[in-house]
Amino acid sequence: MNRDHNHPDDAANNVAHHDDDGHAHGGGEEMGLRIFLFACAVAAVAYGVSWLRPEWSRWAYGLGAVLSVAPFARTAFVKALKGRPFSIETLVTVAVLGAIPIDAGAEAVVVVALFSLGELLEGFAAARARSGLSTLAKLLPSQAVIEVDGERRTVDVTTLSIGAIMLVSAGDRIAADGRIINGSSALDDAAITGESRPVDKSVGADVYAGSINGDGTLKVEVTKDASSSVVARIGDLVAQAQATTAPTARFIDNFSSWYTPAAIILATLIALVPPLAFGGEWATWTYRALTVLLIACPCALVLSTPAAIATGIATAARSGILIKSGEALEQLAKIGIAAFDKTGTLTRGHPVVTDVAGENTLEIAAAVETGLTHPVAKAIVAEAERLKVAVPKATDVTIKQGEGAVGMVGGKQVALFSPRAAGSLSADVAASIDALERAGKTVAVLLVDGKYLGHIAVRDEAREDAKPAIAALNALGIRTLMLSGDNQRTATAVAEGLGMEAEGELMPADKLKRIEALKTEAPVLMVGDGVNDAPALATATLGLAMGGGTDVAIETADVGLLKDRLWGVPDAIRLARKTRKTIFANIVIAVGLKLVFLVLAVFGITNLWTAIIADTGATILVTFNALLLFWTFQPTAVDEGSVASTEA
Ligand SMILES: Nc1ncnc2c1ncn2[C@@H]1O[C@H](COP(=O)(O)OP(=O)(O)OP(=O)(O)O)[C@@H](O)[C@H]1O
Ligand SMILES: [Zn+2]
Repeated sequence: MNRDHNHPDDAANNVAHHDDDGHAHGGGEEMGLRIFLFACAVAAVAYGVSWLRPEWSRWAYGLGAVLSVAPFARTAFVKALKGRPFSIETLVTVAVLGAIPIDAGAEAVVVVALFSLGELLEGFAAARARSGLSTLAKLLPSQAVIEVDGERRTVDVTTLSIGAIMLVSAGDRIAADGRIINGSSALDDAAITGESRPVDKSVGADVYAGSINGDGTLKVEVTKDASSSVVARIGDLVAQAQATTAPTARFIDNFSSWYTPAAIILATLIALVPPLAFGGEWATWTYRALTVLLIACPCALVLSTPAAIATGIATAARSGILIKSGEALEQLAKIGIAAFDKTGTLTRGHPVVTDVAGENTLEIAAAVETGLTHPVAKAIVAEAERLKVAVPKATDVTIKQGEGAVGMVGGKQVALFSPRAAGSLSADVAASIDALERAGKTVAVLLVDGKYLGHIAVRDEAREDAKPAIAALNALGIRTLMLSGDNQRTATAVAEGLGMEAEGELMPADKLKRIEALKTEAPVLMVGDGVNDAPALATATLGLAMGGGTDVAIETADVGLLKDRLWGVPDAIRLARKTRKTIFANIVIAVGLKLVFLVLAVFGITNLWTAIIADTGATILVTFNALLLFWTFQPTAVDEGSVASTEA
């Protein structure tokens, strides 16, 4: 396995070992098992000796406690040297050694055995987390078959260079991003785009590392080296995101930095005050103080948020949603308004000409639009090509942002403008344009030397899943709004069909102003295709870029969809809210258990054993609760062609 692809694994390791103030078991599971067995053996011997020779029991238990706690005392010492004096190991060591003089050695021996069992279980939970989160890292084969001078050769993927020819047999995983140069097959890209159905691909199509080849045999020319393939980059981004701290986690880290010292002071007071001031029993109050000390470990709390955030980010990635930071995930849960760009986001972005009015309108319009990238321009040029009309040459073409384009054709000034920018038109023309716009079409007016010559209407179909995805967002209580540069009537017509509000006639700068204004009402999610709307995505509380894994979309926005599907928007918010609930539940578990046992300890109702069980139990519960997210979250399943939603 290429080292570059191991980041998701590292991130999972972070989840498991994040607990700086908690139980970090550096030695791994095997070490944990050995320490546990050692503690059990020591306890058994101590109990055996005491049973055979009751007069030796004090010594047996005392010695046993010292022996079995030794590995943890060592860890405590190492951590203290690293500037972390209040680790759980410190607390356990102090509690166990403190138990010996007050004749609680028998219990102390059991406490160490239970503690090491807890560590072992925690290690197991963490290992489950790792195997759940590292799926991305497992996607890439370590070897590839290439063709050199007509000969097949099996090579390590790290040695694959751009331009190499890979041979991919049926059922193989593709080793590097590339382009098909021979053969065709159905490819399962589920791992990269979350797309559940195999996609038919043939010569010229791009294939991605990690995809599974169907029945066909392919020859693929490598276009990216293994470490910069889409899947490797996704892995890197996910790992980076998991390594970020979310606001809640920062808060808890601050909290625990004074919580543990405070608990130690409390324990000291419990040990000293009642005996000194009220004539309490030294042994009783020391015992209670030691119990409080064990309960003082904040490990479960420290782990509560990062475990949920990291799992949430990994779960999102599995569903084709890239969430760039813990902060973005937390904010996503609070979104109140979702604003969408129209062209290319809610619509497919490939409008087609539906109506043409006036003599030679198409030819002259196509002359000005040739070479322009605006979707309207492309539609007009495509229509001229389709009808094979003779398109004259245009010179001096300039684009008027948000209005249209002008140029010189045959010595005349030709302008193709939106109706709003075109100035006053005759009542007849205005009425027919009005009707086209109400039907959701975008109209371009052709002016020659400033006079109306004709107009062209284009229509951009809404994406298949736009309507149900918007409905799902509305059902989540989110206000949905279209922000468009297009005519208000056109925007309204399209938006009404989708069940959302529309604001049209917005120049790019107006869009930013609108987003700023909306932000004063509620956190705003801006959804765009990542192409011309980077400023809008950056201005909103959160920017979400659609796109089939385009570089721009993946690298810039706070959230990027790998699948070019609007369903990703409600799915991302649903997942973020679920993650927030998990965080909340984790904090309640961690704090609640500690509080209950703290009170019980002060009143002497609980003992050292239950205190240690409560501590490790809380840590394990919190880890598994976070993992539940990964096991239970289902992205909305959508059938190709017909749109069937499972849940909102
Ligand atoms: N090259 C062009 N040819 C014809 N009309 C154009 C051209 N460029 C812009 N327009 C007109 O100006 C309007 C606004 O353009 P702008 O690029 O700001 O918005 P848009 O990207 O089309 O729409 P949206 O904001 O909904 O994605 C378009 O709806 C269209 O009517
Ligand atoms: Zn703990």
